[in-house]
Amino acid sequence: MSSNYEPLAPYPPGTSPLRGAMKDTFAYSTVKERLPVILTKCVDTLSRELHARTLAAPSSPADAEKAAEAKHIIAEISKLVYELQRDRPLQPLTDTEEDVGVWNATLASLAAKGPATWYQLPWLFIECYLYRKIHELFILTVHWKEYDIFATQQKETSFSGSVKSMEELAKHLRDVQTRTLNDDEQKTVLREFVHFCLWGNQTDLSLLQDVAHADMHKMQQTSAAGLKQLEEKVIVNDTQALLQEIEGITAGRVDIIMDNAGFELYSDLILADWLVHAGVAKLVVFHAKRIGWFVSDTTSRDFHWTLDAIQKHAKAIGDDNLDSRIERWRGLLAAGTWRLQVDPFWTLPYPFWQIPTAGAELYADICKSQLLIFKGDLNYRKCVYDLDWKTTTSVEDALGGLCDARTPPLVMLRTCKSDPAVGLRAGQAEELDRADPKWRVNGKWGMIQFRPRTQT
Ligand SMILES: O=P(O)(O)OC[C@@]1(O)O[C@H](CO)[C@@H](O)[C@@H]1O
Repeated sequence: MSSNYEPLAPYPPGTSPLRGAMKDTFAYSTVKERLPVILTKCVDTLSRELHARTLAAPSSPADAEKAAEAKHIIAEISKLVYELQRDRPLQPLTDTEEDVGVWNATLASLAAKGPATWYQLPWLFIECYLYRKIHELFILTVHWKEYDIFATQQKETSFSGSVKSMEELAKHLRDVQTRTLNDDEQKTVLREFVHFCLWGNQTDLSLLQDVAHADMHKMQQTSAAGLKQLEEKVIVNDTQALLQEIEGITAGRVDIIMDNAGFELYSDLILADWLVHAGVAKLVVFHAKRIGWFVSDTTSRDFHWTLDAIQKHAKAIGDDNLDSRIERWRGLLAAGTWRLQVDPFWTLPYPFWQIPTAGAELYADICKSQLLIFKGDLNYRKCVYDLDWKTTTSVEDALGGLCDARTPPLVMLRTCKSDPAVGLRAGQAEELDRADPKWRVNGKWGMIQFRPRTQT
């Protein structure tokens, strides 16, 4: 990581970052309602750990220390809730991880421009900071360093809600891989897997705090008929252009900048499997998060945990197809056809406009790719810098520094779960407002937004 701390990229004239203080935005309801709920759930999780088995009545000095550390973290998270709700200033980080300098320099440069509080600072910054701060509370301990507060209570328990969908998609993949398909059929199948991958982004645990895991299957798309019904919900649909781009790739490299673990990760793996099977990719690079991020984002631990959990489930119910699918995926990883990569840049405060500069090493690497697939809403926000864009802004303008001539073709697959939306035609946002006033944020609408390589 560069030790030159860049300030955040300047905002283009006429735009400003979304902030919690903007009352009619999703940013406001997130800061006011959703973030305190997420933090409170962390406190619950840790309290449960504390009252379980050995920690309730510690019988060794190590357990006593572990219990004391958990109490300290609980107190610190409760303090965060208090400060957030009272719109207090954010405090610099105090741990010694390599990225601390970037966080503190960014916070200092924002503080130099105005009040550095939870509602006044850019929403993107404070929300990312929150997850980095939670990480800090754990790594500053002796006994909880490796603990992922979101893993057991949320990512892992929600897994059971998705297994039925996973079985169905695995059957579908087997069916299309064992048939001889003509060109049109190949195209249809690719199209389906891209759309499954898009709608896989609906099951995001930071938004579904109240959804019973048993209800998750109902939300997950696993059939072509289901996809057809959703076609009209794809408000920017560059599928044709994307498929054309993919058709031009043979034995190339595709990068997936992943979002959520669980069913979304599974839908990414299904697409990646098809790309390898169809001869498009001889290398698929999966980019995971370094730390627990936005509740359900995929870490490398989640990635491996998911493969293990699916295989365990497949064996338990005697689903040989699903079992052998996981074996195939392990084989692809072992052979280096699939690569799991973790770069610290993805969990820094920078928007993706700054990958070419602040993430120069990462950028040099992803420029070897023939296609970048950015999954999910947060990646979308980072791609377009979470600014209050007019919806008719061109994708090129909104991608800013990512429209560098060296940047590979890229696609953003996202169900809409936050305010920013660009690349809409004139009048489209107004039509959507009439059809569904919550279209920007309720996850019922999707975007497949493609940008080819910049022509020089
Ligand atoms: O990236 P994802 O998982 O699709 O969505 C992340 C999300 O739930 O969290 C943020 C608000 O907390 C929003 O960007 C979005 O709604």
